[in-house]
Parts: sequence; C-alpha cells; structure tokens
Amino acid sequence: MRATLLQIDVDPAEEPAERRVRVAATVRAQAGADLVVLPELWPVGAFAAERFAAEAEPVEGGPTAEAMAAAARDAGVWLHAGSVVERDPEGSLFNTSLVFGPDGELRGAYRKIHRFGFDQGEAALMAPGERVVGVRHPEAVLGLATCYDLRFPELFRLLVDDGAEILVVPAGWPARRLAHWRVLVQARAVESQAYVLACGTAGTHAGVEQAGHSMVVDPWGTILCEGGTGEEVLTVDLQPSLVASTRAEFPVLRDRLLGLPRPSGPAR
Ligand SMILES: NC(=O)CCC(=O)C(=O)O
Repeated sequence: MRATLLQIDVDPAEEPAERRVRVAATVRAQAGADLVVLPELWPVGAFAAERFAAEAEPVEGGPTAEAMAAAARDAGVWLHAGSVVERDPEGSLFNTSLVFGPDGELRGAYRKIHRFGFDQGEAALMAPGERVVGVRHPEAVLGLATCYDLRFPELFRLLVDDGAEILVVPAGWPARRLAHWRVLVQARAVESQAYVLACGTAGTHAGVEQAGHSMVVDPWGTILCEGGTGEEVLTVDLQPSLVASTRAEFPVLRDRLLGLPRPSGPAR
C-alpha cells in the first residue's frame, strides 16, 4: 500500500484560493498512490485564527471540499484532504478533516475533538467534535485524529478499539515543540501497534514557524520516513498485515487491565 504525505507550505502571501489550485495539482500528480494525506487547515493556516470565520465553509459543496473531491477523482486516489474550517448550518465552526474516495465521494468527516489554544484561537472560536471516526479504506481501517489530539492517548485507544490500523493525523505543529511532535507520533504508533501517518505544514504563518517533519511510523515504532522543514512530498510503502502480525507476536493490547477502580482518595 503506497501512502503519500503532502507537507504543504502555508505562506500567508498566497491566498487560500490560490493554494487550493496549487495543492489540487499536486494531488492530481499522485495517481498510483493508495492514500494521499494533506495537513491540518492548510487552506488558511492552523494559527491564522483571525481568518477562520471568513474562510469557513460547509463540509459538502465548500471550495476546499469541491476542489479536493475533484482532485481525488481525477487522480483516482483515496485522499485524506487534511482539515478545513467547517461552518455548520447553525453557524458553529469546527476543525473538520475530510476523506474522499477515488470516485470523489466523501467517505468520512472528523471534527477535531481536542482544540488547541487554552481558551484562545481555535479553542475560543471552534466547537469540539464529539465523535470518534474510523474510515474503511480497501487496505486497512483508518483512524482519524488531528494535531493536538496527539497529546490525548485515550482517543487513540478508542480508535484502536474501533478497529483502526492506520492512524492518520493532519497537523499544523509549531517548530518550537518539534521534540514533542516526534515523541508523540512515535508513542501513538508504539502503544497502538498501528501505522501513524502524521502530515504537518511548513513555512511561517501568523508568526508561528511550522515544524514540518511529517512522519510515517510503523506498528513497531520504526520511523519509515520523516520530512524536513520545507514543502515536500513523502512517499512510503506500508504493509497493513504488519499491524495484525505485530499485535499477535507482541500482544500488549491483550494485556490491558480494563475496569480498574478509580483511586478512592489521595495517594499516601
Ligand atoms: N494545531 C494544533 O493543534 C497545535 C498543537 C500544538 O501546538 C501542541 O500540541 O503543542
């Protein structure tokens, strides 16, 4: 199974509409891939909070969704189109990831559950998602998470319990916390015994330098590829059967002790 991560440079000098055209052309150039992955909020930038409301769009029929559906169809690829600022019919905003099949049909949408910003930016402007989302790709079950979600292993446990074999994580991660990113991506792969495809943005927008360093990690925790800091296309071959064989040979997930009582008082 060939996976391609498109690490996109979010340059504020390029308008979202121009970026959509450029990214759609890059997706079209990936014919032959089994899965193409884009980063979090690449049309506007994950930290460009002042533009979220103006760039918000519906999940179906919005400019990013339309452009990505057409690009997936033209290339004949499964496309995790990263995320967009979604505006729902009631006017609430969400950070929503979209997955399209090779026919251009929307196969899954995930609203980011953990919003970043500690009461500012995304956390102040967007509503949280409330649903754990998996998508059945012909080769493996995809488990969806977004950026800051990486810090919440309990979400990944739920994804694994729902059958996820490839965890797909679009991100807009700052360079300042690159060390966290690398550890967290690897940790989610090791504890889940799953592939992690973590696709970040490059460049600097809203004064926040992006880490880049998109990564693919296998179920044993081995880093199969890692990007640099600029715009980049990373292609890697995955072996989905490795998920089941790793879980069978080293059955750590089987040893989970569920239902432990919560501590009844402070530890002494
Ligand atoms: N876009 C994000 O979710 C950023 C997350 C982040 O910067 C962090 O967890 O650190």
